[in-house]
Amino acid sequence: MKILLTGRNGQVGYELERTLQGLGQVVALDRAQMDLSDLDQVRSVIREVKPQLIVNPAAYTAVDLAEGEVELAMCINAQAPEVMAQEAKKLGAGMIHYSTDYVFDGDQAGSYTEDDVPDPQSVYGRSKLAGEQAIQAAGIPHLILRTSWVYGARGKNFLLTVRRLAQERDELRIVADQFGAPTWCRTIAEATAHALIQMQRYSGTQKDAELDQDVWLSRGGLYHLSAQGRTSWHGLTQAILSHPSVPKKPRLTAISTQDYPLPARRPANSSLSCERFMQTFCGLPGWDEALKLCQDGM
Ligand SMILES: NC(=O)C1=CN([C@@H]2O[C@H](COP(=O)(O)OP(=O)(O)OC[C@H]3O[C@@H](n4cnc5c(N)ncnc54)[C@H](OP(=O)(O)O)[C@@H]3O)[C@@H](O)[C@H]2O)C=CC1
Ligand SMILES: Cc1cn([C@H]2C[C@H](O)[C@@H](COP(=O)(O)OP(=O)(O)O[C@H]3O[C@@H](C)C(=O)[C@@H](O)[C@H]3O)O2)c(=O)[nH]c1=O
Repeated sequence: MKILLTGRNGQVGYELERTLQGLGQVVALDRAQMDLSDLDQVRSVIREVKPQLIVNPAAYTAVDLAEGEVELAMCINAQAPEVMAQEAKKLGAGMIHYSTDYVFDGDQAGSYTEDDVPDPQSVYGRSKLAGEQAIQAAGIPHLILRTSWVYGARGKNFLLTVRRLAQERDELRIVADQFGAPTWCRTIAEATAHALIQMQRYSGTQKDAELDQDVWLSRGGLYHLSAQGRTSWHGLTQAILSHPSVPKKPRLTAISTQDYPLPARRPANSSLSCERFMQTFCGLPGWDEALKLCQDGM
């Protein structure tokens, strides 16, 4: 199967380029090769590559900047996935796309299921929801995987920010009233590969080279995919600092969201119920267990 992968230098894209090897012929592209803010280029690259599956982790992920760059965020997160889905439809191809816990308002007490109604509170969240809806509307075989609080050993993320700030400051002041599940980018890539393998197993045809439209249309759809359990950004910081690889441990102070004003509103609780994913595809690790594994390698 020929797989077109976007965002190869992003956290999830970097891991996917490695985990998808062996599952198909991976054509991994960066921003210079396919710029998602240039819809004509997106169209022409897909027509040239002719993939059977498009895997799209590329996104505009700067949550606060998006508040002032609405058009660009909408183009990259909604219009580009829409073009990908339209082109996939013409090719008879499928799509794996990633979305976010920030599609929810965060006011619910328990974890959110795929059946809960999204109500994004930020431009980023609205743009990601619009991307989901465009793919669903195209009627192509797809998996939309909503994840949360992604971190890893490279790129820009909360783990690396905290590890840097810990060396620069004597005190870290971190919000303790926003809850979610920190998810290692490697977990997302490995779970995606498992899902793809399972899709091929569900197919009776044994033809790994092809995408079984019937299987994808019946088993595909929207799934929540995050690490298990939940914590606050403060709890996550505590766990990061307690790892032996962090040489200097600053004082850690719990603050509230209003003590840390930012342009974009974040959900107070965006933990995702992943039962549907785990029942259909594979298990998912606890957030603290995965964080330890990630930091063991740092
Ligand atoms: N990060 C997080 O905390 C979360 C992320 N998600 C979702 O998961 C997916 C993967 O996120 P993650 O890997 O963390 O994101 P990153 O921010 O690490 O990577 C985003 C990737 O998108 C690429 N990109 C950005 N703009 C463009 C553009 N105009 N054209 C082409 N490529 C572009 C970046 O390219 P370049 O390297 O050149 O900048 C980068 O490779 C996204 O859909 C995101 O919305 C969901 C929940 C949480
Ligand atoms: C650096 C810092 C952040 N914070 C708070 C601000 C914010 O509420 C929270 C998280 O900060 P960040 O801005 O790093 O994270 P944020 O950009 O909100 O992360 C989000 O990114 C997008 C892409 C997603 O899809 C989400 O799932 C989520 O991971 O931590 C502090 O309280 N103190 C600090 O010193």
